[in-house]
Amino acid sequence: MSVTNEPVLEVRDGAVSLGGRPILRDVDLVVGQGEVVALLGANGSGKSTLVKAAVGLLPLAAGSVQLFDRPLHAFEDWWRLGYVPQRSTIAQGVPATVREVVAAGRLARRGPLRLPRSADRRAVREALETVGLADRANQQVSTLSGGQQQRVLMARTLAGGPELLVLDEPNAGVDLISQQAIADALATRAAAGSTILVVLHELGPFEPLIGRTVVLREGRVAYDGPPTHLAGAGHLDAGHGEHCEPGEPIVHVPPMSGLLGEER
Ligand SMILES: Nc1ncnc2c1ncn2[C@@H]1O[C@H](COP(=O)(O)OP(=O)(O)OP(=O)(O)O)[C@@H](O)[C@H]1O
Repeated sequence: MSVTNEPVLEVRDGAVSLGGRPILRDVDLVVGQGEVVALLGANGSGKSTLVKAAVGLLPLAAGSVQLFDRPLHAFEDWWRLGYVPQRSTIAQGVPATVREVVAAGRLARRGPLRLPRSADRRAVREALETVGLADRANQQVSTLSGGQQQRVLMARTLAGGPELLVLDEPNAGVDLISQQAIADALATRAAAGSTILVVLHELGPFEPLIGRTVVLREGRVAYDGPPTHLAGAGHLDAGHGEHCEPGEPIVHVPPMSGLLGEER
């Protein structure tokens, strides 16, 4: 995995309000090419809000977002970005096989009016292999477990070959086998040079991949640095919602439990 300083995703002084309430304030988050960053924080700290704002699904009240060095409003290469939202069921929609759902991930690449080519079919097959569901390709998604459906959503995103992957709690409510499969799939993408921003409640099977952790607390960045600093930070105190520079670890951080809240 090669990490460069080339920013792929940049949120600067980001603020988001929802329902008239400030949710994020003064958030700086810069993710460099090839980095694997975990976004952590207690329930309601603003993790989902931040990743949605970062991929253009929520407007900023202040600040700016850049994707691949382009301001969000001028960004057009959406195939370079893969976003997997927080767990959603795919089974409640129209009947579809696993392969059909994953093939939808190629649309941004090939355009909806062109028939799939061999490269599209290969990308779908490889994505299914990466998440360990190649043998389920012809199965209706509605017959899969929740964890397997999450892997299908992941494969759909991988099939598009994005350079930047943004995942919102891919392991929430997912069985351990699927969690490991998702972590392995991300490891494969990371080894191939993809940049990854993943919202997590705990590192779990993702731990070996994570090069940097950013912790949100009440809508602000409370910690930005190596995961190792977090692990031993039980006695330290960062103050309430203290701000820090992207990539720079705060030496004094609050107890792990205080930062991350109750485990689910
Ligand atoms: N559409 C909305 N309107 C008003 N408030 C909202 C809306 N969506 C989220 N919020 C609030 O914004 C805050 C941050 O929510 P968000 O989902 O970003 O947190 P989170 O850190 O991802 O939480 P979790 O770990 O539980 O998913 C919460 O207090 C939530 O209630």
